[in-house]
Amino acid sequence: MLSVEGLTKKFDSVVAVDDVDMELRSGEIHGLIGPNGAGKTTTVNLITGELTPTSGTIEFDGTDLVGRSPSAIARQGIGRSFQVVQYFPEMTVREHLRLAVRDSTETVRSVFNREEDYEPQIRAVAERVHLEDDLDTVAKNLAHGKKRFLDIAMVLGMDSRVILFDEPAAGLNQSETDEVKEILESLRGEYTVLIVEHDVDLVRSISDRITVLHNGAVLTTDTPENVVENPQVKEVYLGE
Ligand SMILES: Nc1ncnc2c1ncn2[C@@H]1O[C@H](COP(=O)(O)OP(=O)(O)OP(=O)(O)O)[C@@H](O)[C@H]1O
Repeated sequence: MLSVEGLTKKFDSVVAVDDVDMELRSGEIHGLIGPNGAGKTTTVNLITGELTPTSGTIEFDGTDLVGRSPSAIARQGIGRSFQVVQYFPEMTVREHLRLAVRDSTETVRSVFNREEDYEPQIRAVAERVHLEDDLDTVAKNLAHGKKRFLDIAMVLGMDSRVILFDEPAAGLNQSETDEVKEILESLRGEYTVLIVEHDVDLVRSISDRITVLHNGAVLTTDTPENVVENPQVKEVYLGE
């Protein structure tokens, strides 16, 4: 459903992403791992249109995404979360979710709809990320883990079909990480998910397949079991 071929991004002499082929199959959870500087975030930024590839193609349901703006790509149904959670400190969880839910509908009518019309959607998304009791809490007062859940909720609210998560467990404690894992697992089949994550145990436990990047290039794409047994992967990544 989403495939990149020959994807390359150069920053002057640095080849951040080097001839990457990767396919996200419909409904799968796909892990993207690799040592620091391997090109993971650059790959995500190329898919979402924040960066333009030096060469290569990015095809989503038969359409080439290269050259489209980030907002056009988001409208096509590709959502993302960021490494550093983005939120409005003084806005409540409900207000955040209202923005997310509203963005996806984009009709003139939706602008004039009453606020209450969004409540069922807001509540459904909040329940999904365990924030149903925090709808009236302003974002700055949420615990760090819950800020991360809010970030995930914003992407879900936007009704994307593909979601790219950039380090969804960054800075979380073990119980928060377990909650993120549960939330991500609940997306399997319903969304196509790419997860960039340093927590290899988390990626292993929830991914259907994993792509390992090293120096911008694909080392392997395989099942979690095979990836962790791959000697090259052990050498460049797991054994570091
Ligand atoms: N805007 C930029 N200008 C110059 N070089 C860049 C830029 N962005 C990334 N790079 C370089 O490209 C390479 C890949 O970076 P990238 O952030 O994609 O790696 P990563 O796998 O996401 O790393 P990390 O795990 O540390 O987040 C690195 O060598 C990085 O220094």
